[in-house]
Amino acid sequence: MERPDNILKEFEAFVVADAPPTVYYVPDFISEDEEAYLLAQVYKSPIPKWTQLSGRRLQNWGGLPHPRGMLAEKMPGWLQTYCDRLSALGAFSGNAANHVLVNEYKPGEGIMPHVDGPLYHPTVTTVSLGSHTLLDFYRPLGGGGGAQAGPGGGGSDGDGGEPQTEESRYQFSLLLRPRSLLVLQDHMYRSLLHGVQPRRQDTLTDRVVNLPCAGAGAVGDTLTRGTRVSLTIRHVPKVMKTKLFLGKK
Ligand SMILES: O=C(O)CCC(=O)C(=O)O
Ligand SMILES: [Fe+2]
Repeated sequence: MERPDNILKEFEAFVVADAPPTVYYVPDFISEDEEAYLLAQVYKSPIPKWTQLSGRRLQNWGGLPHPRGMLAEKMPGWLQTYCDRLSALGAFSGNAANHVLVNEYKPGEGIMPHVDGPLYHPTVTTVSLGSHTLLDFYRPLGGGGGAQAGPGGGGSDGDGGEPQTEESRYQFSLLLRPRSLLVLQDHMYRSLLHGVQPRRQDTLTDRVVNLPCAGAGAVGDTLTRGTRVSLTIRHVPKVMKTKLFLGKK
């Protein structure tokens, strides 16, 4: 597979060479102070801001993405800082991040394999807080166009020939340490599914392709999960400019 020509210059040194195009993994993207500040802000949010799903809870910031356009809501300052920082690095091809999903996983929780789908510019940037996790990648069913699912829901695959198990579709994993930044683009965004197994511990294998750049951990090590909070920062291209049509026609 060819390397795309849209490699982020500032992140060139952080490309994970053993994954398909394109994964950037930046250890210690934020400091411990920033991590503590961000966690405090997440837990300061009003309770109704949380949506409980099976296996995780989430906060949606910036508006709800919708095929007809997202009704944009003001981003709070503590998230806007990181939207600006990632946009300035060129993560969204010159576009500005305008949407953040905050996910919280307790030990033993996870997210089913899914693709993030067409409502977003095809780049997701993830800052991990509080604990490590393993993000696992899977071939789509039938090797075809991919599953239809968004990050707000579970993964459900289309019809696809002979039965294929999750295990047989598993490709590799990335170790996401607290304070790291992950950027997924191109084939990694569009074609492969990603998910987090609902486990309390992770044993590192040679299928964890960013181990050399994760800065810690060796094959055979077992890591115990704590509560992990992820900030998934994205650009939603289609935004509704006005509320003119909220009334009856
Ligand atoms: O928590 C993560 O790193 C993954 C979250 C995710 O896949 C999503 O929000 O779409
Ligand atoms: Fe996702």
